Amino acid sequence: MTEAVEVPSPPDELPVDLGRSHELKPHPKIPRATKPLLICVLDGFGESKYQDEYNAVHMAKMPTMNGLRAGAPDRWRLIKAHGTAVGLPSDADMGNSEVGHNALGAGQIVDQGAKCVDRALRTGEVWTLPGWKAIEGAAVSGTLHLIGLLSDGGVHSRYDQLQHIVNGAIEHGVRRIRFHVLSDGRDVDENSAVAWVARLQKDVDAWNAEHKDCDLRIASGGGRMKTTMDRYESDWNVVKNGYYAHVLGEAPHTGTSALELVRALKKDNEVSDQYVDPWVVVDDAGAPVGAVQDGDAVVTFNFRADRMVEIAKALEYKDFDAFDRKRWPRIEYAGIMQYDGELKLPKTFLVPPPVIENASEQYLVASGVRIFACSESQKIGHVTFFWNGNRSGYLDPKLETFVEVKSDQNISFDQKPKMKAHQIAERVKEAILSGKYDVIRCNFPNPDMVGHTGKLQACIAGCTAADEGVTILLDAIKEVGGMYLVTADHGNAEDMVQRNKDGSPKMDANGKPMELTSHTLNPDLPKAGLANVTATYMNMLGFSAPDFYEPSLIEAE
Ligand SMILES: O=C(O)[C@@H](CO)OP(=O)(O)O
Ligand SMILES: [Mn+2]
Ligand SMILES: [Mn+2]
Repeated sequence: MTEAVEVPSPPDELPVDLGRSHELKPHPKIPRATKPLLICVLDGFGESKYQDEYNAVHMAKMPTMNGLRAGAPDRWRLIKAHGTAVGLPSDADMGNSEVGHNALGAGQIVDQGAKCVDRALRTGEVWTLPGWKAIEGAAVSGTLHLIGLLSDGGVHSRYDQLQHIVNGAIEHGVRRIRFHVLSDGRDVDENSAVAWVARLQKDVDAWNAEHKDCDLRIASGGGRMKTTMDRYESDWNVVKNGYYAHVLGEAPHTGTSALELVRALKKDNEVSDQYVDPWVVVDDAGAPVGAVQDGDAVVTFNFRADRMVEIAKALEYKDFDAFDRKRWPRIEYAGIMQYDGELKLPKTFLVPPPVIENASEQYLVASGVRIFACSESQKIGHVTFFWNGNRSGYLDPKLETFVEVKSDQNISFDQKPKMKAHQIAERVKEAILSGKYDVIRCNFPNPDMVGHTGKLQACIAGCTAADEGVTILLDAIKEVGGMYLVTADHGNAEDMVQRNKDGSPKMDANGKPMELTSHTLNPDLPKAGLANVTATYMNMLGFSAPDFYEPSLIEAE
């Protein structure tokens, strides 16, 4: 039996008073649904013009999805899931789960964290805001520690933003900076960690040379899937590894040069950047060069929330028992953003996060709609936290039920590409058949999570498992006479190879195709995007959507 747990609602939390203003009006033509509506997200499932052997969606056995595509082409819509259509700075930005699920849940295009941080840094406003003012004293008198993902992937962080932060901090009197950098390999080339650390080291040397009284050093790091960036409490050991390396200065690998350490750990590219072990830079006497001390300032510079919430708790919460911190220094800590609006975590943040108001859930619960949401640990927050505008918990525990199926821990998902697709499907099927819910939403992580490993065969198996999950759910929804809407949050699995300009696969020195681990941004219809899906499901339920929502994809005769 796989463990599945209902997400508890905090005992002392009263339902939010939603007032009457969120009650939806009936649709003039579509009757109020009396049977459940299934909203199913295939995470990382996209379409590509390359219908070749590197397209896992094309290669996988997906009879149900293919049947939907072929059987009702008028209802199969390609919509935008990247760039400005989901509130990202430019159309060169690939989509991701946060912005995708925010759009699906909120029905509006909201400027996303990356854009807010860009603006605050470009205008210099960030240095005038309360967040910086709160930590400035400690940053100037102690050490400023910068913790985050080192790449230009733009999903969680961006290197140019890190450069701006350092330049601004030096201008504002900071003299000692320590970098704690996580290697990516998921949103960028999976073997680029050495190049990224080399690039940072070059900049660090230049900063030190330009400002003679400055002392900047790279202090610790590790691959993001092993160090610091866990999410939804899938595996606290990952955060423990990070806390020990960044804060305590303890890690399985130590050495006097960050670049040499990463070079050694990446020897022959046997391990993807995502899974590099944690490491710490030490001085000649073996002492860490950047452990966090009382009186220091810490900034986590990832703007995206899900993978920062746990480390933020470890840094900020006095009462904390997820692992033994051994030492909890008294510091001034700020996130570049606030990561959880409900928990107000962290208390201090440099840039105010996008406020996503009037999410669909607010309207639905105010209209008495009973909601069930489910995924496995890796993605449960996508259909709850992101869906509801980065708010954890329930809006109305009487009407909402969230169920988490526990994910496997400590593995790379190419080893078990089916993940928990069947367990999710069984649990969701039960909810459909129970008659207890009006809206049932779920997320199958396979095309995305296995897609990120870059392993084509595994990704094909993952897509097949997701399709089997959808099959179970559509059978159940047909059994009760309900409706369904199957969508995705961005692409990934449909392109598993890096390509040359002419579309041919890029080969490495040994003639092997170069894996593509990242999300994709395949072009689609000019207008509609993920935010248009929200009004669509409100209409399907028989409601008119709020007039400021992006328009529905369906029209009633
Ligand atoms: O794993 C993640 O954090 C991102 C990629 O960086 O993927 P997704 O947006 O699909 O969650
Ligand atoms: Mn996703
Ligand atoms: Mn992903």
